[in-house]
Amino acid sequence: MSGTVFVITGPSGVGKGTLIRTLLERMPELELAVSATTRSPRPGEEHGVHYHFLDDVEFDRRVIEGDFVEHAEYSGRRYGTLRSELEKRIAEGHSVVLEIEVQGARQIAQTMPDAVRIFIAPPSEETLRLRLVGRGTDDMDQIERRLEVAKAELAAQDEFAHIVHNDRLDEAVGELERIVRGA
Ligand SMILES: Nc1nc2c(ncn2[C@@H]2O[C@H](COP(=O)(O)OP(=O)(O)O)[C@@H](O)[C@H]2O)c(=O)[nH]1
Ligand SMILES: Nc1ncnc2c1ncn2[C@@H]1O[C@H](COP(=O)(O)OP(=O)(O)O)[C@@H](O)[C@H]1O
Repeated sequence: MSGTVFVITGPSGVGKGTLIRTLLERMPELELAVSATTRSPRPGEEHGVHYHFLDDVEFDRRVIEGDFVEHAEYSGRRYGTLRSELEKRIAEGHSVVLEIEVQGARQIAQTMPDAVRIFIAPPSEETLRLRLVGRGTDDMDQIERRLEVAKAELAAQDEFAHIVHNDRLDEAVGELERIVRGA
């Protein structure tokens, strides 16, 4: 499994971050690539740990220099995976997890056809809303925008070889771990 890229996608609030945190605790050989974004840090988020927080000018410069393996706009902000984040981890013998939205996952399917692509699905759209509200990190306007994007993302789930339903957290983590260990 060494050197495998795992793409984990699915709508905002479905539980990607929560599932990945538990997966990484169970499988220390896996590492999460730290993405770049132009959105502002939330309270408690640190530069270089949760994201590389870049302004638009810097993000553009790095796009032009070919520093991203994929990048996309999401809810008015830009997000991307830096090539350096992947290369250094793979050179160290790790497998790498990318937590990205659907447009980025499609780009990876084109450029890295061996990447294992996994879609995390919610029990319902209403559950997504409740999870986003319950998480308390986004205002109502941001939550509505994310739910709007989620409709298109949910419609794309059949593009993915693996779909994990995140209803009961322990079951979903178990399913995700089975897929990753089996890759
Ligand atoms: N394409 C792409 N999407 C990303 C990247 N990093 C994060 N995202 C996605 O961008 C969306 C918004 O992320 P964020 O603002 O952190 O909100 P959250 O995922 O709801 O906590 C989510 O769907 C993330 O999975 C990246 O490097 N590339
Ligand atoms: N299976 C689950 N059951 C109930 N709540 C969940 C479950 N998975 C995640 N959550 C909660 O839903 C919210 C969104 O999860 P998060 O991991 O931040 O989603 P994402 O990274 O996909 O945006 C968090 O408050 C998290 O604790």
